[in-house]
Order: sequence, then C-alpha cells, then structure tokens
Amino acid sequence: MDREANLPLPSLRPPKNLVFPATNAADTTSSSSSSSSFSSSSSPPDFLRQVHAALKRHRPLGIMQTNNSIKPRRTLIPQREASRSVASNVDPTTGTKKSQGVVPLSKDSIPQTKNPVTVIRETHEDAFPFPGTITKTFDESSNPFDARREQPESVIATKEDNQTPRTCVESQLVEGKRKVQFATVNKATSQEMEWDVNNQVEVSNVDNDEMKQHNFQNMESDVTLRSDGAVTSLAKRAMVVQDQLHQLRNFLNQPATQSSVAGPSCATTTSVNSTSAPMLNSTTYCSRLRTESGSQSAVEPLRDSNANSQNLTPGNLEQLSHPLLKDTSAMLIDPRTTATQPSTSAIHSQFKELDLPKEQKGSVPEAHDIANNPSLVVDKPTKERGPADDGTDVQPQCPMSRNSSLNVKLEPSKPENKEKVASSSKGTSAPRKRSYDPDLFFKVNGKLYQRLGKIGSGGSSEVHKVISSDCTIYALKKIKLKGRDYGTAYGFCQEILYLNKLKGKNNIIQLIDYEVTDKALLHEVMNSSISNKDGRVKDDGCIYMVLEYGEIDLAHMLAQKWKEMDSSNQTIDDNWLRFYWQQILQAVNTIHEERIVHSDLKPANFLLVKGSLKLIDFGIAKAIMSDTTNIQRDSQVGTLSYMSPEAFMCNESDANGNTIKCGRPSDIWSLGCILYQMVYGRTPFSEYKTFWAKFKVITDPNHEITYEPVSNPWLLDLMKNCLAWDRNERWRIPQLLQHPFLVPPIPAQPPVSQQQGCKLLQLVSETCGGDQEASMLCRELQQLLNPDTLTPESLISRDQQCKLLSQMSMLCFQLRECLAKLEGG
Ligand SMILES: Nc1ncnc2c1ncn2[C@@H]1O[C@H](COP(=O)(O)OP(=O)(O)OP(=O)(O)O)[C@@H](O)[C@H]1O
Repeated sequence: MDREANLPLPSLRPPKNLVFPATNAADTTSSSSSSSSFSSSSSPPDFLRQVHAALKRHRPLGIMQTNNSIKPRRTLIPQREASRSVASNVDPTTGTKKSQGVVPLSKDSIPQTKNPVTVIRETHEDAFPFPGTITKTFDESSNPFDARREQPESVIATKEDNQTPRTCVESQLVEGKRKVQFATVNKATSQEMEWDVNNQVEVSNVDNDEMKQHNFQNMESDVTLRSDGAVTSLAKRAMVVQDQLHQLRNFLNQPATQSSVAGPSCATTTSVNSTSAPMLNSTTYCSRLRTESGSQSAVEPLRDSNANSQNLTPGNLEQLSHPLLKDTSAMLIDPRTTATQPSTSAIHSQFKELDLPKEQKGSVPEAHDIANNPSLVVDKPTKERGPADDGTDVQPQCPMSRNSSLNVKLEPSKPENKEKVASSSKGTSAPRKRSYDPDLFFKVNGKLYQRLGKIGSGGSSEVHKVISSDCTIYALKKIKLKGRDYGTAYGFCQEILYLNKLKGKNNIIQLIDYEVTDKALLHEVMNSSISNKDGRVKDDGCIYMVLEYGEIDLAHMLAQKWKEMDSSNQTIDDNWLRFYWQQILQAVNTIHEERIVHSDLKPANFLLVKGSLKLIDFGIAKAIMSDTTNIQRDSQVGTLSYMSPEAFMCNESDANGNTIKCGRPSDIWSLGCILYQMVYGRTPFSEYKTFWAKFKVITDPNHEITYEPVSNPWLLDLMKNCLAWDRNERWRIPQLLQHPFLVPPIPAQPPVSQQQGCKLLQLVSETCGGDQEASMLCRELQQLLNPDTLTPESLISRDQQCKLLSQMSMLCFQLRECLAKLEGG
C-alpha cells in the first residue's frame, strides 16, 4: 500500500465521453461476501480515494442499475511457479490469494450493471473446461441466422499458460456473474488486476447500443485493484503497462473500417498480435441487419461496428491507462518482452492489410497449407498466437448472439510458437508468417473472405457464407480432395470449368474466384487431359470456389409455399408456377445450349439471387460430346427422387443392345419431377421409400405415374411431356418454353362484322340506363350472334337460318320498342 501511495498521483480526469451508470445504493448490499471483502480491506490511499471520488462524480443517472456489490476476485493462473513473488500471497491450502495487498475500491464508487449483453468476454462455467481457458459462448437461441443455415462457429480463446507474459482484459460470465479482469501474468511474477462485476444477468429494456456504450464504461468503473506481490519496481512496470495501454488506445482509435465486418447479428473481433507486443483482441457486437444479405447487409454491420468501436475510445480507455491502475496492478512485464515491443500504431489491423497478395506479405501460408498442416495454425483464438514479430491479425468473428459483447484482450505472444511456425515452414529458412486465422477466414488467391457461417454441406462439399474485404457477401464452396481418387477430384474440378464457361449467363450462379491447391490437377482439367486417371490425390488439397450468394433455394421456397397453402386451403397459383417454371427452363436451356448436362437437377440446386432463380452445383455435370446428343457418364450419381430411368441404367445395354446414355432428356425428366413437386408438393415416386423400390418402379416402362386432377389441363399435359418414360418422347426445352401452359393459345378473333354487331349491342346495353328489359334483350341478341353458338351445323338448313333470323328480328324489334319507350319516358 505504501508503495502505491508513493506512486505519482494519477490524473483523475475521466475521459470526456465516459459515463457511468448510476449505482442503486439500496442494491449494493446484496453481496455479503463482497461487502466483507471490502470492509476487510484497509483504507485506500489518497489517490484511490480521489479515483473513487472521480468515479462518483462522473456517474450519471444511467438506465442500467445494479443490485450487486463488487467483490475482489482473483483468477488463478494455472501452474504458477512457486518461486514467484506472489507466492507468499497465495494460500497454499486453498490456492486462493490472501486479501492483503488488495486495494478495493469502495463499494459506492463502483457502479454496477444489469446489462448482460455487453460483456468483454463471456463464458459460462460449463463452457470453461479447464483453468486458464476462456471459452466464448453465445446464446444460440438468439442467433438470428437463417433457419436453414448452420450456426456460425463460436470463437474460442485460450489463455496461454503461465510461461508467457501476458496482459489481458477480459470478462467472463460465471454463474451469472460477470467478471471483467485485467490480468498480467509473468513467468517470474504473477500480478493481477481485476474487475469483478457481480452481475445479476437481467435483460433490461435498454437499447442495445446504449448497453454497448455502457459496457466498457462499467468495466472501467467497476474496478477492484489489487497488488499481490512484492513488487520492486512498480513505477517502471507502470510505464510498461502505460505503454501497452497506450497501444491499446491507439488500436482502438483506429477507424472502424479497420475492423472486419460480419453479417447479420454479427460480432466483430479485432485482434492484433505481435511477438513481444501485447496481443490485443477487441470484439464488438453488431446488431442484426435490416436486410438479410447482399452488399447492403454487409454495410450495415460496418456501421454498427463503427459505433461499437467508438465505445472503445482512448477516452474510454483512459481508466485503463490510469497510473493508479498501472501502479496497483503492478503488472510485471518481462523487460525482454517490452524491449522489443513494436509500436502498436504500426499494427493496423485492417482487413485490407490482411488481404495483401502473398508476395507482398512474405511467406504466408495459404488456407490449405494450414488445413493440411495444423502446426501452421498459430493464430487460432484457442491457441497462442503466432510469430508475432510484426504480424498483425484482424479477427472479425461470426455472428454470435444478439448480446453485445466487447472483448479486449491484451497479451503478448509466445516465442514457442514462433519456433513452431518456423519448423513447420516446410524447409524455408525464414519463419512463415500467417496473418489470418483459418477459423475465421478463407483465403482464395490471396484474398481473404471472412466466414459468416456454414450455409450447408453437400455430398462432397461444404458451403460457407462469407464476406469479402469490400463488404460483399459470397458463398464459398470448399471441396476437400483428400483421399479421393483422381477421377473424382478431376470431376469436381470440372465444375470450375463449366462455371467459367457459363460466366456472364445471368441464370447460372456466377463464379467469382477459385483456387485449386493441386495445381497439376487444375492444369489437367483446364486442358481437358487426364494423365493419372486411376491414381489418387496425393495431397489433401482442396478446391475453393467463391460464388455469388443465393438467399434461398427452391426447395425451401416450395416448402414455405406449401406450408402457407396448407394453412389457407388454397391450391397452387398458376401464375406462381409459370413464373418460376419459366426461369427453371431458361436456366437449364442455357446450359443445354452450352452442351452441358447438369445431371443433378433438383429444387435445392436452384437458388434465388436478387429475385431470380439461378442454377448451381455442376459437380456432376458433363459436357456433351461434339457429335452426339447423349453423353456417356463414368459414374452414376444424382439424387434418387429426380433421377431418370436411363440414369439408373446408365452405361447398361438396352433391349436392342445399345448402350444406355444420359443426355439432355435425362435433365428433362428431372425437370418433370421438379414440376410435379411444385404442383403436388411431392415427387412422383415419393411413396417408394427405398432405393430398390424406386429403382424398380422408375426403370419399369409400364409403370404409370399418377396425376391428381388439376384445374389447368395444360399443366397435366406439361408434366406428362417431361415425364415420358421413353427419353425420345420427352419434349426439349425450346418446346417446353412454348408449351400452352406457359404460352396459352390466344382465342381466335371474331370477324369484324360480328365484332361491330356485338359492339352495337354493347353500346345499347350501356346507354339504356340499366333498364332491365333492354339489357336482357341485348344479352339475348348477343348470344344469338355468338360465334361459338353459330356453328355450321346449327346453320346448315335454310329453315334453321330463317328461324334464327326471325328470332333476331323479333328481338331487335322488341329492343327498338324498349328504347323508344325509354326515350319517351
Ligand atoms: N452460391 C450459393 N449461395 C448460397 N448457398 C449455396 C450456394 N451454393 C451452394 N449453396 C448451398 O450449399 C448447399 C450445397 O451446395 P452444392 O449443392 O453446390 O454442394 P454439393 O456438394 O454439390 O451438394 P449435393 O451433394 O447436394 O449436390 C446447397 O444446397 C445450397 O443450399
């Protein structure tokens, strides 16, 4: 305490924008333990009192109140060395630190918060599997991600072991308490400075942003300061800490654009890593976007991110750099570490910086390098950061929860990792530096794409929603080639070929960029050569495809449509059917014109992109050979419910001894199944559940597909034309596009004389002022003149003609009389 008292009096001026939530004095009695802890403390030194006074002075009547008191907490860093100076302060039996030397702020001076969402780093105890690990957990129920999408990965951060000097600011949610701690651990010493907020998690109606604003302020104000060890050169260390905090301020003062941005309900984490400099990791939560996807959505979180970042202004952080904290925390920073600290102002954690081409960044391992060689993964939040001599790392995180979270972590990195990376750099003398976290980013051709969550996974791939540095949302398809035979890998690679061929076609999903880690394989695919057909892919390489992002697929649209119809007892709307059926046909027509057979047409492979359906997944597509309309497929794949009879029997011989081939008609059959599903809500063979049952019935030429009656007879005709068992009888797309369902026949125009006759009667009817008799006579006359009733048969005899004429003249006479009466009246 004396030491602390001898330290220079801190500047107590709080930052301008620092506001503290009001403390509810009545509530502060709730925690007896903390109360006792406070009362047992010796009275704070003068400067602490002044700090308290300053904090009180700047405590406005905030919305967030607290009903808890603050108690000093100590986080034990595992495997601390007994020789440390703090050892004397640790109770050997309980492992807890003694309270001596703890300098708590007075209860009154510590505002509390009910805000559960603006924690720096949250963790529940059960998600905190071992000491020294900080696990970030998120409220999944509040994750606003699209229901069809898989939840984004949460980010796990692990404290490094006690061997590493570190400084961190973090908060944990433990048993409903929120703890914000600022800890510095050193091999030689262990000194901790903690904020312990006994936070009753209670969701208030406070606006999220407001919560966010209060968050860091609460953290700053809810401070318990402790000095646990015999610290000899506090002032020196204080300077070191001040330096670190200065860096933290610098970092946080960066423009918001330096933080990467996540999509809906996203959190943004920014971390800066350097070898000897503290690692700084800031996570800010971005509120849910107003739009689901697209570039707009990409911009929204940026704004939020910006706003959040602004909470972490140097002003807000003034408290962190406060000499009081520096002194009392007595953070011992290894002089070797501090000596080599680079200026944090140089650590500009920008997405763009990470996006530099490989050449500019030195030997940066690719995503696939890291995938292949886990030892290269030095930048995982769960692990110690990598070779941080001058490395920077921005870690925008996936959407996590609606809860605002703010994570500031200041820690130096481990020299061991540097060695690890160096040794894993595949023989290169210089240590390989990786400036991005493969858990958070994909790198395709040197460009980084931040993961926003897994969209789905197909039979061979996984597809992720990603955002690029220019804030555009894409889908990133990753196909792992490990263990695949060369032919299959070659086939997967061909998807790139087809997508390249279909570039600029607006009803085909657009390939933005791609990378195949096995360059030889790609080269062969591009040159349509295959040298190693029977071999296997040697390296566990990957194919990365950056694609236009689709909001929803037709399968989900249909499910939604049928759900709506079930509740309203409606039948499917012909216009809705026409609208999408036409787009489906046009998309398939596009590939057929390019001599490509898709082979796996199904509703899930039509994506809605900005209101239009686009075709995806050319994984098993085949090019049609030059002089034939059919193709020979090497392997039989597809989706059973949509597979044509010939697809089941592909490469076999038919009754005439000809090899059965799959070509465009096979796609037409699949289209017929899709249309059937659009009309009836199920596929034509859905009642046959097993593969063999399906196989048997689909390959049986005598099997009759059942068609329930529909209001539009053209629809039945259309389905039948697609689902003809004999592939030669199936209509082609140009015909289908002209089918009467899409292009209804225009009724024949009546002769001009009849039109005029009708027009006269129409006029008379309109001008007779609603007279019932006149209207009726007009109607009867019109019926007599109706071309449908005036068939040649009805007028064949002179008698019939005379009868009709006298009928007409009688009606005309009556009508004239009627009009005269109306005129006279
Ligand atoms: N560009 C995209 N935008 C949005 N989602 C996509 C995109 N591409 C694919 N997906 C989603 O990922 C899923 C799997 O993608 P895709 O069909 O291309 O992979 P696959 O491995 O070939 O799948 P399958 O085995 O079903 O054929 C799709 O059903 C779709 O929901």
